[in-house]
Amino acid sequence: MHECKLYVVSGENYHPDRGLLEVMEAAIRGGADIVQLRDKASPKRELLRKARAMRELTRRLGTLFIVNDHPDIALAAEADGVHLGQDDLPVASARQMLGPDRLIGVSTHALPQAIAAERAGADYIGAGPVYPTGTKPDRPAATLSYISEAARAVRIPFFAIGGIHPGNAEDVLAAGASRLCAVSAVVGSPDPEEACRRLRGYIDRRQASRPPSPSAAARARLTVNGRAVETPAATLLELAAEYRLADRRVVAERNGEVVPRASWPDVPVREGDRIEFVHFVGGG
Ligand SMILES: Cc1ncc(COP(=O)(O)OP(=O)(O)O)c(N)n1
Ligand SMILES: Cc1ncsc1CCOP(=O)(O)O
Ligand SMILES: [Mg+2]
Repeated sequence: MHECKLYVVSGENYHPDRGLLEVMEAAIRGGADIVQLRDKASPKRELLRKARAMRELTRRLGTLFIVNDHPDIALAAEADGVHLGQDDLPVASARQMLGPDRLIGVSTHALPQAIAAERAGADYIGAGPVYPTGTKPDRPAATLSYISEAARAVRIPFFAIGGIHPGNAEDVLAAGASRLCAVSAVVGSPDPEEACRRLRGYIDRRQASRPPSPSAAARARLTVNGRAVETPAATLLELAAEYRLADRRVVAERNGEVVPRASWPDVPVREGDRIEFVHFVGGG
């Protein structure tokens, strides 16, 4: 997930003369590394048929595949995950259905929603709409200032979405996004592969020109309470602070060993560590 940079969401009304799979395959060949089936019109059985076809395509091409709105379809089609909006199922319910390994993405329109999604255990968020868009005409633009806020405050991957096309992608990246998501600019393009290649080019050039931040360079990949995460934290205390647990009544285990709280500042967290924070339940 962390490697994914260009997310393309389907929208068959944008290409009435071409098939879903043809267009999504072109997008993937152009550089989309995560794709979503978003279809508000089909009955569920038809949706499942499309989801299974997209699963087959994405398996063949090695791309992540997400189903919009429906955890049951995501499960039945063996998708990599589901995308949920603010009015869709909450993350906890979807997590119960999908288990710990499938991805859950959440739409967010402002920073408090992003922080709530992160705390609820989302794997990534969509941030937007950055610009007004005909794909979601009733949703006001969150603007580039939300992208800058998210870049400063959100730790899980976020995809800027909404009205993004090759002509404004550099502005969105300059505001702090490192991942982009598009519907109409790709699937409504006469050449979806080329549209993706252009978006991907901006993302990759921007990434190459950003000096690696010391914290990014030092990020360790850990498992925290069963979930794979990346963190700049160097010690158990810093990790607890990142999860806002430093002042809470929790017990910490590192690789199966309980670590006394007094040692948290001195215990390093390293690549591959398994950390458990266990909450006390009840009063006292
Ligand atoms: C990656 C991504 N981000 C946002 C959305 C929008 O989801 P939602 O707000 O639930 O709206 P609908 O797409 O369901 O109309 C998305 N689908 N994907
Ligand atoms: C589904 C969704 N959620 C927020 S904006 C949006 C639509 C993005 O579509 P487009 O890339 O065509 O503006
Ligand atoms: Mg939705």
